[in-house]
Amino acid sequence: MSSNGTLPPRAHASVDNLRTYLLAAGAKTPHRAAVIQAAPGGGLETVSWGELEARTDRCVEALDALGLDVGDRVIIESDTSAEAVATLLACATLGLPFVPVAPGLPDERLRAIIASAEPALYLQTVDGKRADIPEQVGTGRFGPEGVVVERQPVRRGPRRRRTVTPVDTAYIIFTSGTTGRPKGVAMSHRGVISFLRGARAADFLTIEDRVAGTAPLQFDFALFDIGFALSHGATLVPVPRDRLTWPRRLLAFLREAEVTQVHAVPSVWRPVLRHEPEMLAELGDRGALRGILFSGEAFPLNELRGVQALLPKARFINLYGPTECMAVSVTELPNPLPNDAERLSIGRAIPGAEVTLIGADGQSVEEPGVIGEIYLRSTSLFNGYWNDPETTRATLVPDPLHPRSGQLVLKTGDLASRGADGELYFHGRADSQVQIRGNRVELGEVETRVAAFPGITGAVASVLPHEEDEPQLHVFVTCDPGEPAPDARKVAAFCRTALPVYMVPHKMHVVDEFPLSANGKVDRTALRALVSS
Ligand SMILES: Nc1ncnc2c1ncn2[C@@H]1O[C@H](COS(=O)(=O)NC(=O)C[C@H](N)c2ccccc2)[C@@H](O)[C@H]1O
Repeated sequence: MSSNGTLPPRAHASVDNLRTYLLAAGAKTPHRAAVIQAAPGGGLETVSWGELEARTDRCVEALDALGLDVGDRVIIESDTSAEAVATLLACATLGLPFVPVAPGLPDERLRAIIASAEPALYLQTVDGKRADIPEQVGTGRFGPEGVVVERQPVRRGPRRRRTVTPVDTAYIIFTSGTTGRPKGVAMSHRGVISFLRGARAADFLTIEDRVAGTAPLQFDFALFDIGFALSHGATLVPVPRDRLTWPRRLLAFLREAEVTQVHAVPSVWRPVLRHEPEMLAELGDRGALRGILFSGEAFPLNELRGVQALLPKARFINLYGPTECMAVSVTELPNPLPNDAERLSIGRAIPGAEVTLIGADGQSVEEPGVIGEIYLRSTSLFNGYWNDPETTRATLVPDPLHPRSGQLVLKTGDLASRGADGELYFHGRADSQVQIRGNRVELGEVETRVAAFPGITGAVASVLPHEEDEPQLHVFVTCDPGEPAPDARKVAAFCRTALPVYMVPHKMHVVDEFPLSANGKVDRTALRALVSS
C-alpha cells in the first residue's frame, strides 16, 4: 500500500492478488524448484522459488519506473516460461492487467487487440521477433535479468489509483469473438484465485508434483496451469511449443523432466495414441507420469479409453468451463471408464460455486436427464468483456431464480443435464445445437457412434447447409494408418442400428487429421470449409 501517495500502488500482502497468492506456497522453501524449463542451450534449467520472486521484483522495479497507473494494460507476448511468469506476476503486483499473447499471433490480430486494449506497454522476450508496434504503445523486452524498456510508454496523466484491490482486473484474455472483433475477457484477481482455491478440493496435486503445461499463454488454460502448479507449491514444467508437434519429442521431454502430471487439450493426445502408444505406456509404467488433466472440449470417448488403457494407474481429471469464470468444475473420472459410458461427466461446480440448469421456459430444470443451459453463481465470474458493456450485460445476467436480488450469474451458453447422481453431463453449446428435419441432433452422440466403427480413429460431425435441400449431417473421420478407408455405406448402417434416422450421417469425409484452432481445439469451421471448397 503506498503511504504518501506518490509511491506506486502495491498489492497488500493480506488481500487476494495473483502475485501474493502464487508465490505464497514457495515462500517457506525458496530453494525448491518453482519452474523447470528447457534451457536455451539444450537440457533443462531450474528456477527456484527464491529466484522466481527475485526476478518478479526486478520486473516490478523496471515497470515501477514507468509511472503507470493501476488498470494500465501490458501486453506480454511469450510462451509459458519462468521469465513470463515473473513478468505477469510483476504486472499483478502493480495492478497492471496483463494481456497474454503467444508468439506467432498474426500481426493484424495483434493490431486488433492493441486497438481494443490500448495497452500502455508491449513486452516480448529478448529473442522475440515482433516489430512495428504502433507508436503510441511503449515497448520492451524481458528475460531472466528482468525487463528492459525500449520505448517509454506515453504517460496518461497523473496516478489516480492508490491501491490494487482484489476486484481489479488481473488479466484480459482476447478470444476470437464470433463477430471477428476480438472479445476481451477481463478477469479479476479475486476471480482467478477463487477458482484456483476451489480447484484444490480435487486434491490432485502435491508439492512433489511436476506439472507439464502445454497450452499457449493466450489461453487461460496456460494461466490455470501456472496458478494450479504454483499455488500447490508444485513445480511448473512448461512444454516448449516445438516439442508438441512430434509425439516422440513430447514424450522424451516429459521423461527427461520427470513430469508427474500433464495438462493438455484432448488433441495433444491424438498423435501420441497414433504413433507412440508404447512410449506413453512406458512413462506410466517406469516413468513418473501419474495424472492427466484435460479441458477445452469433450475428450472423444474412444481416444480417452485409448490413453487410459496405456496409463492404467493414472488419475484422469476433466476440467470444464468458460474463460468468463476461468472454469466451472474439476471432475475425476474413473480409470477405466465404464464400458457403457456414453458421455463424460463434467461433475459439479467447485466448492463455493453453484450451477443451475435453466430450461427454455426460463425455469430451473430439476429432473435428471433433462437438458438445460448452465448458469453459474460464483466469485470467479469475470469483470466483463473489455469495452463491451452490451455483450457483458447479455452474459452476466440477473439471477433467473431471483431477478430482483441484484445478483448476477454467468449465462454460459452451454447445455447440460444432470445424471441420477446429480453430476452434470455436457450436451454441447446452445448456439451449436442443430436441427435435422425438426429434430435436435446431438453431434457428440453421432461422433461417438461413428468413432466406434472398426478402423475409424476419430469423428467430427457437422451440419452443412445444402442449396436446394435442407441442411445435411456430415461426418469427418480419421482412420487407422494402413487400413483401407471404411465404406461409407457400412458406417451409415452401423449408425442406423444405434441412432435415430435423422442422426445418421448423410455424407462421410476421410481426412488425414483434424484442423486445430490456435488453442488446440478441433477447428470445425476449417473442416466445414473443406466441403464447400
Ligand atoms: N471439459 C470440457 N468438456 C466439454 N466442453 C468443454 C470442456 N472445457 C471447455 N469446454 C467448452 O469450451 C468452452 C470454453 O471455451 S473457452 O472459453 O475457450 N475456455 C476454455 O476452453 C478453457 C477453460 N476456460 C479452462 C480454464 C482453466 C483450465 C482449463 C481450461 C466451454 O463453454 C465449453 O463449451
